[in-house]
Amino acid sequence: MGAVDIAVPQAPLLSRTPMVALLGNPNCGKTALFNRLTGARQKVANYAGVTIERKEGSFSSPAGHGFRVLDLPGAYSLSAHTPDEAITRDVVAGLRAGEQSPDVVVCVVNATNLRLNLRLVLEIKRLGLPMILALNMVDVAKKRGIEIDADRLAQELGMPVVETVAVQAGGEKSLLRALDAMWPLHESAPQPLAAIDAVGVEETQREVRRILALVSSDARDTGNLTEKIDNVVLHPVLGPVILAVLMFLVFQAVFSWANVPMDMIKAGVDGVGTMVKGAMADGLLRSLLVEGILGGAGSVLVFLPQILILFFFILILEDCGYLPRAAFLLDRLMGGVGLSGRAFIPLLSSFACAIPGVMAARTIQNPRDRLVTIMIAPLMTCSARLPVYALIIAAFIPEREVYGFMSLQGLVLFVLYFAGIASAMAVAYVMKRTMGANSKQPLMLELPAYHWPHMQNLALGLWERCKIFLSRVGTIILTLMVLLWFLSSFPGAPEGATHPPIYYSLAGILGRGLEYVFAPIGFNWQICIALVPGLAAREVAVGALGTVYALSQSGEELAQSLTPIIAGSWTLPTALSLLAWYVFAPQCMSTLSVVRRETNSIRYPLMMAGYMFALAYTASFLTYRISLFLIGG
Ligand SMILES: Nc1nc2c(ncn2[C@@H]2O[C@H](COP(=O)(O)OP(=O)(O)OP(=O)(O)O)[C@@H](O)[C@H]2O)c(=O)[nH]1
Ligand SMILES: [Mg+2]
Repeated sequence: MGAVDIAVPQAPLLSRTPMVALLGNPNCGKTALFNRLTGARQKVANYAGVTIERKEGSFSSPAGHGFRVLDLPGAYSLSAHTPDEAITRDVVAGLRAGEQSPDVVVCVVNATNLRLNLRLVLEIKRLGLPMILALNMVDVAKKRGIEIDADRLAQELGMPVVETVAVQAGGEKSLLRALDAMWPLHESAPQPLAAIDAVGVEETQREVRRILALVSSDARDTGNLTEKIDNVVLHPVLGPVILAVLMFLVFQAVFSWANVPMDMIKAGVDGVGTMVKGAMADGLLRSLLVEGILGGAGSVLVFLPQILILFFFILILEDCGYLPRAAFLLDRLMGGVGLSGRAFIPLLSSFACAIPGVMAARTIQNPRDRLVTIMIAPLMTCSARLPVYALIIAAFIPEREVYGFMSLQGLVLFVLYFAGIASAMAVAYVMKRTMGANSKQPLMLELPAYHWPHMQNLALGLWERCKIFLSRVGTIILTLMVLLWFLSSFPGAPEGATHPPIYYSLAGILGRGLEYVFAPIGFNWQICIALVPGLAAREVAVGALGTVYALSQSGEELAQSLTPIIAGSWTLPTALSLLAWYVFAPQCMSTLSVVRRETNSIRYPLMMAGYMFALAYTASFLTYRISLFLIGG
């Protein structure tokens, strides 16, 4: 650690728990450090703009002092250009209403890229808050032969400098010691932010060069491997081909790897169902357990392996550093519809769920670009659609190979994802046109060095996904299933009924009413029932179909899994029409409410719901009618 004498200010001692803010350029390891300090599990990935909100945690130092700590979005400078950078600026400069400015700023820098990172350090230093510089990623720097004289750097900057490795156990120790060395802390307030003019920038730049010349040796090897990989991956012809092949392989894997674990879960759920049926007398409670809970929530649970496989690939791509490259490759394509390559990462996040996608649009500088990106994010195929797609595909698309190596089911899934992307691009094009054209801005994105995915990140990421999925199944899906079971079971069938009791139930009446609206696109009343709870969350539709069909089965038939039932009772045009519906329909309340929050207006979520319903109905109508015409009912 580089020690320096810091003049102790004559301010009163701090009486509250001190707040430490982690600040630095994007992708320098702030969140990794935050997680290491606090034991939290915030998302860490190898591209700029992962963190988009302030996150708070706490820890105590070896000397027993308690600290609060803030993880902030990365920023290149304090003159914010994007909404996420603005959060960072406002927090450190004490501009947020009702929030104290931090008592200590830990400026995290990427030791392999001091030239870029030091600018921000100098800028923050002008705020005059107590500061520590954390030279992070020294492990990578050492491997590359970059040597930094930490003592000298501390002298030049007038602040303690510590070396950290945020991804290694114990890699935060030196920072903790430095914090203890600062104890006791005093009250401090930041200097007002001064607007920096061109002269200021020039001066800062000169200062950076001067310091660099004093403290760092030239690197022997500056990420040679990264360059070599990029020559292939960013190649104008090879690049896009590699991207397409990668995407394609992912969807193939989702189907071909998932079979065995899915069968196991299915067998487990069926086994429990048979057991309950055997152990209990026929009655309401048994029906609730078997048809409501196992038939409903159980049929969603089966899709866990597919979701995990999809995320396995997404997490690897995120962590190794490939994502910003893909953004570059697609920049031209996206430019064609008036979007910038910046929109790529928010849109890609939407494959997990539109909500983080909509929020990640904060990293987009141009307000119109940001709005268009938000509006099309829900057209990206979120993971909640996967169970719906997978169910219908498994029921209607035969499990065979095309050209000897592609699974037909995987291919159909790929087409569905592609349909989402293509329509998003078309919508973006139209919106850009109607909002008035504006000039396209060049894409400026930092390309991080590649590294192997950290197994721990990967495992944690998958575990988080697993938890999210299971808790959805256990909470919202389960609740809706019980509600739906209730609505589908009462009032019972009248005297001399010719249909199963559900036909006469409240849900049945609702479904039959909706059928008037949806019959033109091929939906029967059972599907119509499932669409309603499916509005809350898409996967619920699968569970709802599970419950509805379980209740539609007569007598003592053994609980059959959903796939063969729908294969037997729907026509292919109906199945295709439902797939088309799910590509477009805005079946997710939470997304709409996040859009409302992010755009600060009710207008945009309404517009979104409107255009998506219109698209969904039209697409399903065309799909249904055309396939009826071509293949018959
Ligand atoms: N080898 C090595 N990798 C690191 C270290 N610290 C972080 N990383 C990796 O660097 C990448 C970025 O880490 P994050 O913690 O997400 O960076 P961040 O500063 O929070 O990024 P933003 O939220 O985008 O501003 C991840 O892939 C981490 O695994 C380190 O000390 N050594
Ligand atoms: Mg972060």
